[in-house]
Amino acid sequence: MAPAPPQKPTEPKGLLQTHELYKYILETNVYPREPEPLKELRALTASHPWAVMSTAPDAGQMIEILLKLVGVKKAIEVGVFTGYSLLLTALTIPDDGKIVAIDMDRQAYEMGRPVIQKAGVEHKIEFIETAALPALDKLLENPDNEGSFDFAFVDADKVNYINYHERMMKLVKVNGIVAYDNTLWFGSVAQPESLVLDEFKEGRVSTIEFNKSLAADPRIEVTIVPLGDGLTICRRIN
Ligand SMILES: C[S@@+](CC[C@H](N)C(=O)[O-])C[C@H]1O[C@@H](n2cnc3c(N)ncnc32)[C@H](O)[C@@H]1O
Ligand SMILES: O=c1cc(-c2ccc(O)cc2)oc2c(O)c(O)ccc12
Repeated sequence: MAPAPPQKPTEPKGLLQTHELYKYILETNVYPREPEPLKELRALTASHPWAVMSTAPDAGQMIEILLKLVGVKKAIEVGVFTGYSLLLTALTIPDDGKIVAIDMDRQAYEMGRPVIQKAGVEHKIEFIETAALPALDKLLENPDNEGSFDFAFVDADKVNYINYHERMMKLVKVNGIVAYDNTLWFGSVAQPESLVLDEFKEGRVSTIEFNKSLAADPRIEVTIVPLGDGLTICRRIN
């Protein structure tokens, strides 16, 4: 049986000290600049019981800047849900750009798909409905895919981030970017285990291990940006 959806906070504040500060950022900077299709998708997703999983729009802004700085044409995403980060990527990359988007939950993707279609960017997307690890391994069977992606965004099961990272180090080109969401896992990575709610315990352990392994990884430059629930940005350097 699927676990119960997390309680959706009435006013999420991520890692910031107050709800008011988060509201300030959203209202002064994020919402006024958010493209209309993303607003529409966010509104539609609000009725989903797992709406809290959607990429935060302030983290989305950071991803948009990265995509533009790198000049991304070919991207890969693991963890699509209803498609907020996917649509953001599709709206940002050029018209002949491509995104491979992997998620085992087609139903959630289908919920957001009409908004993606209406925005006129569906032709850039190849949605693969399957578990991510075998899908990444299958991509790697084709040597043409090695080092071919400019950008990867990983926002799926936290216990597999270490495994996704190994695949991304082969799929993303040198100087390419891999971004991982939720790398502070609701702040639990810095809390003693005894204070952590049961539903966050497994993710906490995996995330601590993941953060440690990235810090020691000579193949990348890496920063943890305390945005949303923690966004780790890696640049592949060799
Ligand atoms: C946090 S949500 C993704 C949110 C998305 N980036 C957005 O902006 O809305 C996580 C997604 O990962 C998917 N997922 C979890 N484990 C997976 C796995 N092993 N393989 C493929 N998809 C997985 C879930 O089905 C879910 O849709
Ligand atoms: O509350 C969540 C839960 C997840 C999650 C849990 C288990 C999986 O296999 C995948 C995802 O992801 C979240 C997330 O990415 C987020 O930004 C907020 C909350 C959650």
